[in-house]
Amino acid sequence: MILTIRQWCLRMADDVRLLRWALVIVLLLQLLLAAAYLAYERHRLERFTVQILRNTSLLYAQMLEQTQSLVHYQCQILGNRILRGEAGVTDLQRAQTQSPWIAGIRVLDATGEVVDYAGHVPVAVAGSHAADDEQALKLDIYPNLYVLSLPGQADQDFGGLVEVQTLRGRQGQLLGSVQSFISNRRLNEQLNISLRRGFDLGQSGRIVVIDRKQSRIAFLAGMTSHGLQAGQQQNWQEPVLHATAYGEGVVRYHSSVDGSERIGVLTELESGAERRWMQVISIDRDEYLHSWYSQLVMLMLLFPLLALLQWQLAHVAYRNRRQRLQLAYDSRHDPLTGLANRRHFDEWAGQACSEARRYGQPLSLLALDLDHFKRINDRWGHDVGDKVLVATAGCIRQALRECDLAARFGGEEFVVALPQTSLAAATSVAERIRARVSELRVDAGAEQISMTVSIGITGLHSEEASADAALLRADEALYAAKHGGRNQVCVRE
Ligand SMILES: Nc1nc2c(ncn2[C@@H]2O[C@H](COP(=O)(O)OP(=O)(O)OP(=O)(O)O)[C@@H](O)[C@H]2O)c(=O)[nH]1
Repeated sequence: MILTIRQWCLRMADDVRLLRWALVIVLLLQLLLAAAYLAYERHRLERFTVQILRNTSLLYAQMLEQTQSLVHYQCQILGNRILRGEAGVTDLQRAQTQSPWIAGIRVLDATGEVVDYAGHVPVAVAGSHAADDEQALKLDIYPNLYVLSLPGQADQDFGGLVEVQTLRGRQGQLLGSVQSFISNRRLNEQLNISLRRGFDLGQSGRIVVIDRKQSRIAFLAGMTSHGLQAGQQQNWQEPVLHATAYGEGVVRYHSSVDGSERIGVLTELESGAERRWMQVISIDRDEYLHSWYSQLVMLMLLFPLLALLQWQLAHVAYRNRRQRLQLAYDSRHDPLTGLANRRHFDEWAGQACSEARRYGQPLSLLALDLDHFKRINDRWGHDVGDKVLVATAGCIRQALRECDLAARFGGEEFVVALPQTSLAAATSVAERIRARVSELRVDAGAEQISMTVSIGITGLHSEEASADAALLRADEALYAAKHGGRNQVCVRE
């Protein structure tokens, strides 16, 4: 596996098109990873927000319920005492000023006349004589809890929870009633205090209590948006609809008040037998996704930069590797013919000789020299001489196997090493080269010139550890070929 990856890397390092494709794939993968991270982060933030909304909702529901039952019992006791003549208006006033909730208390006798009052109770209830339960219901007074909302009223003191309790004597006779008023302003203040202690919903957090029975908003509080009033239910159709249609859960909706996308948690309030009240705590999507949007923008800005950087780095690395390879190649090859140079031949031959010795295999060496090359140079110039050298190198290369090595030692002198080749086989290779070179024709202006080559052959002796002595013998054989009349092959055992 690691080998395959390594091979792929090497292939990519040699082929720029492959490298680019690989880079494109890597960048696409990175983009996919970034998208997956953003999706996960968004989901995580949403879950976290829902948790906060749920906790806030529970906190507030608890506060509302406790407040209501506290006020309920406080007013019941006080109302009874006043109707029995055991307490007076000063007790009412004390209770009203001491309680952070009660904005007003009013005690009515059995005939519906106001006996005592303290603070402010909205006018709308003032005339309503809740002398008994039946009448209270007729006046749309829900037992224990009646949320008053006055459309168009800017003052929050005009909206809130009005509790109407019927007071009866020991024998069940009607004594009168007590009305207590918890204003929206007080509720909002207390709510903000508890929220500051608990969970911060930010600028866009809103709490709405919905009367499911009448499909209208009973109470509305924004964490900071004091301009929003209960009674503006025509703008709040969506949460009202959600709250009336579904039970507890999470809702996502589009607010028609400010056009924001909101996420909210619905909680049923325990007050009343009918579970009539539904609380919706919501927050603007842009607010809870604020940090997510920052990450999105950061990634959108950073990704192209990082992609460009990676692209450039990969290309620089590719160019460096190509240069290194080219330098390594140049240091081991003859620039004119592309054959191995002396240094490469010496390294290679050293290895080949020790292998031949170890395995007792023959190794033959050929020394080749073009005949009268100086004349070609002198007559046709160096450029034509170079062409002749290149053409001769091509001939030599064609005659060899992959395991053989041909080198140019300088000038018009070439050397060939033939591993696992006997002298007889080497002689036939040399003859083949000689014949091909003599058939070569190289263009020199309007003319075509021909050339011949002399070749000396020898084999590596079993006691020889390097190719030096064999190279000398091959040179001697070449010398003999030159003296023998050139264009011939001479063998020296
Ligand atoms: N064109 C060209 N000529 C070269 C190069 N290297 C060496 N020579 C020339 O090769 C010639 C070698 O000549 P000699 O060594 O006298 O040998 P020759 O003329 O081939 O004679 P014999 O070897 O005796 O047949 C010289 O003229 C060198 O200048 C080269 O890279 N290109």
